[in-house]
Amino acid sequence: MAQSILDTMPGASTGALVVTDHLNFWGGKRVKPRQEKYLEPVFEPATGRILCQMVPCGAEEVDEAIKSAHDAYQKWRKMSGMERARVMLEAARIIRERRENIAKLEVINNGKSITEALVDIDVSWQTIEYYAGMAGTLAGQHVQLPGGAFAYTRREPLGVCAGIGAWNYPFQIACWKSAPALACGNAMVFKPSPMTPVTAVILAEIYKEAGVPDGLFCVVQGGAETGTLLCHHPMVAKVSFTGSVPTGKKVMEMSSKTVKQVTLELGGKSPLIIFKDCEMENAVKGALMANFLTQGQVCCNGTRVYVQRDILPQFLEEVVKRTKAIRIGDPLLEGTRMGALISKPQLNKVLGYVEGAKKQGARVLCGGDPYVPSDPKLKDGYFMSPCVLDNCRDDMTCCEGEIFGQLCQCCLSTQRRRSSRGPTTLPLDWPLESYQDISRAHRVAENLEAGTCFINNYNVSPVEVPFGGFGRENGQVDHRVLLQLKTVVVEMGDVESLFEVLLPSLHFCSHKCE
Ligand SMILES: NC(=O)c1ccc[n+]([C@@H]2O[C@H](COP(=O)([O-])OP(=O)(O)OC[C@H]3O[C@@H](n4cnc5c(N)ncnc54)[C@H](O)[C@@H]3O)[C@@H](O)[C@H]2O)c1
Ligand SMILES: O=CCc1c[nH]cn1
Repeated sequence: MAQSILDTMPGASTGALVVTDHLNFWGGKRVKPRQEKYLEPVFEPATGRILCQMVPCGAEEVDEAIKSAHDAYQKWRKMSGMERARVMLEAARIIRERRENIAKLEVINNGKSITEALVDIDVSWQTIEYYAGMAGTLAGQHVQLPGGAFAYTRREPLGVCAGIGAWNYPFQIACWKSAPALACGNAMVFKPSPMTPVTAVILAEIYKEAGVPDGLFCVVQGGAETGTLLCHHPMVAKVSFTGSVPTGKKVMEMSSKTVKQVTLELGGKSPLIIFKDCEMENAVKGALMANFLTQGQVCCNGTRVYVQRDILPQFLEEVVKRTKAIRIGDPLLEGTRMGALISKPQLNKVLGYVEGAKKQGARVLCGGDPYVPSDPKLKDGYFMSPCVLDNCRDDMTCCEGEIFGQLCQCCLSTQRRRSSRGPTTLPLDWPLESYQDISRAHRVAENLEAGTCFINNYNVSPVEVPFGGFGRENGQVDHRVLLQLKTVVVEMGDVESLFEVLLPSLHFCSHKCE
């Protein structure tokens, strides 16, 4: 079944695909939705056309998926790390082999350019490869105790983990969550965003083909209600969430009711700071990377760009020139560098921020308008020309909250952000630093309250390094939150009971009483 979608992909073009396959997956196969009353249309962002219908899973379906994951978990947890690694490496290999077709499907569902989607899919199989490599290294500790006794610790999986994903990196988020979980011996029930339901199920099929036990990676479709069911289910040991701060707070609260472990990957409003001794060419390239990937819909984007006064005019001129040159259009075309925003409401929200910024005194240097590509099939797509704003100040609405769109807000570096952003926001990422004064970059990184700092680059997230501002994904940290420690204490001699010494007196006492 899965191959039926992927098989159509080599010749796929924008505006042509309709997905009719079932999008749920448990028990080792795609599962037909139980009810067909509450269909939610899923749109192709580049055309505004309906791509498929998403049918949310109800309580019975979620329960079925979780039980199927639990059955698979009982088999998977007994396998050695090396055995699990072998299966995961095969999954990584299959993804690599089908990277182009998976990327095309991602583009059609998400709207990002094929150039970016290919990178996303490459990062996805690399993540599975990386954690496969770690699976065989997970080991406990041996502790010597007096008298030849000893203790050892076992690193055991948690059980069934729930993954809840956002729509900006649909396949990659499913891999970032599942790869470490599976490497540690857990099973996962994953719920993609209702706006991007089509590629998670491809991952489920690939894991099956690679040899995981049926049910090990399940997909349930749905929105808030289905997510709520996962957070409340007593058989779910952990929830790993990627999405907005308000939803993350709800997930944490719900999960606490049954004392589940929680990992939250949330949104933020990160700054980018450019010093006057920067290398201008790289500073400008970095600013574009910080603002325009995935049409600006990236959690760690550096949208508030603080530039030192001396170089601001030159920086703005260069940034505007390059922003105007970004090729917008059919995201499946090789030359396209900017596709469509995820939805009409998202487009309107970003356009609203531009209008608000203008009213508050910002100057639009370029873009910020709805964009209609010349290709007629794209006329109803959610396109916007990438925007550079000047004269931004920290008290403007556009500099306050997360916009999630291609809107770069330039400020003079004399603007200073309030220091505290609260614990649930993503990091205050630090920025491009001059090549000449690298010690300053490290000094700044040391003094920032941030989860991630980029020096002389932006938005590079290799799997080997931890990523995040509140929770962390990737890198070595992750397995600690996907395993539980069991301590086993072993006596090698006789039991020394504290109660033994009381026995003679007890005996004496009872004897006397007789
Ligand atoms: N930190 C990261 O790694 C990262 C990565 C990607 C996106 N994000 C953030 O995600 C946000 C955009 O994604 P979004 O609009 O899909 O976020 P969202 O919070 O609206 O939804 C995220 C997921 O949570 C589900 N959900 C919604 N309400 C729920 C509830 N009550 N209980 C359980 N699940 C619920 C949604 O269906 C979706 O699957 C942005 O804020 C962005 O910064 C963060
Ligand atoms: O949107 C945030 C960055 C990211 C990329 N993949 C998963 N998260």
